[in-house]
Amino acid sequence: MPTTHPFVKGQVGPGCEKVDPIVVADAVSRSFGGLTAVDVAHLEIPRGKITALIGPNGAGKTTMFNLLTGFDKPNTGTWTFNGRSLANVPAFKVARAGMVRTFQLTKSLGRLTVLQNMLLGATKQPGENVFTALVRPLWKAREAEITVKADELLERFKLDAKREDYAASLSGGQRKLLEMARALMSDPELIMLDEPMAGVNPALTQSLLGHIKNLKSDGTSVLFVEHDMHMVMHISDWVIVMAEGKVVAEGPPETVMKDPAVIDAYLGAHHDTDLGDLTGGHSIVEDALAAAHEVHEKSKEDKA
Ligand SMILES: Nc1ncnc2c1ncn2[C@@H]1O[C@H](COP(=O)(O)OP(=O)(O)OP(=O)(O)O)[C@@H](O)[C@H]1O
Repeated sequence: MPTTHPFVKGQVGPGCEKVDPIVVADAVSRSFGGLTAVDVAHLEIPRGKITALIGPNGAGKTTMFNLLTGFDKPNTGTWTFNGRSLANVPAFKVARAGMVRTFQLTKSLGRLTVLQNMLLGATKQPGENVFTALVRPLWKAREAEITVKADELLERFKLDAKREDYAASLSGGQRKLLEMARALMSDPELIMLDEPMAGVNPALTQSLLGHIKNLKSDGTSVLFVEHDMHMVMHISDWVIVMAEGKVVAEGPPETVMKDPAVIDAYLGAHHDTDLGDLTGGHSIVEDALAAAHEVHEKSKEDKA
């Protein structure tokens, strides 16, 4: 593993300082009863890059997402976004500040049309300011503005033909596109994608990957949680690995996948498994990760 990297100040390793971080988190912890879901000493997310957050089931990835975006409250910890403290700031203010996460399309949102879903993604809605809400020309103008923006995004994500359809009628891949398009309604500087590839068929995979790469070319920072290791290898500039609530490894994808801490985290109890020659490539690790992914998918099916 290299000891230095262009994004990093000093040495590469768990919690390392970045040259230009967009998020800096310190001593963030969250427990549920006796279980410590997140216990992150220090974490920095690089600006303008695509960063993957990976780790086995229950590692604390979703909880970390929820904390950073104001959907959950930590027991301890502080963090900044663009140098501004966002700890304990509610989710809608976090979104206004420019940090937005996608959500799986819930049943209730499925009963809204694609366009209505998009309009919900806009920050500074017409009704949010009492003065604007009371003055019809003002909110009419704002509504027209956000509808134009929604239509532009729907066209870009090739969902314009579905504009008036119920979101529930979309395929898994189209829902993922809608989740991403909706998040872009508020012009985020950092977009956080929750398993963007889950349930996406191969036909839409390339298109989704293309959209994520385009976000980066447009200057948006991307952080995504994903179990699909091919995707992680293919598009990430940087990979952060969590296990049991902590950051156990981080680095560029090609080196992180060979990191013994990562293999340990994924293989867990199966330490007696023959890992073969790790220096020869990462295929064995990928197999292990693929197996972990299958277990994850199976546990999701069982829960459903
Ligand atoms: N609301 C909650 N109440 C109780 N326990 C919770 C809650 N949310 C998460 N947990 C627990 O915290 C731990 C971390 O969960 P989290 O969902 O953050 O993991 P994850 O890395 O996102 O996992 P996965 O990849 O399976 O989605 C797990 O043990 C989980 O059961």
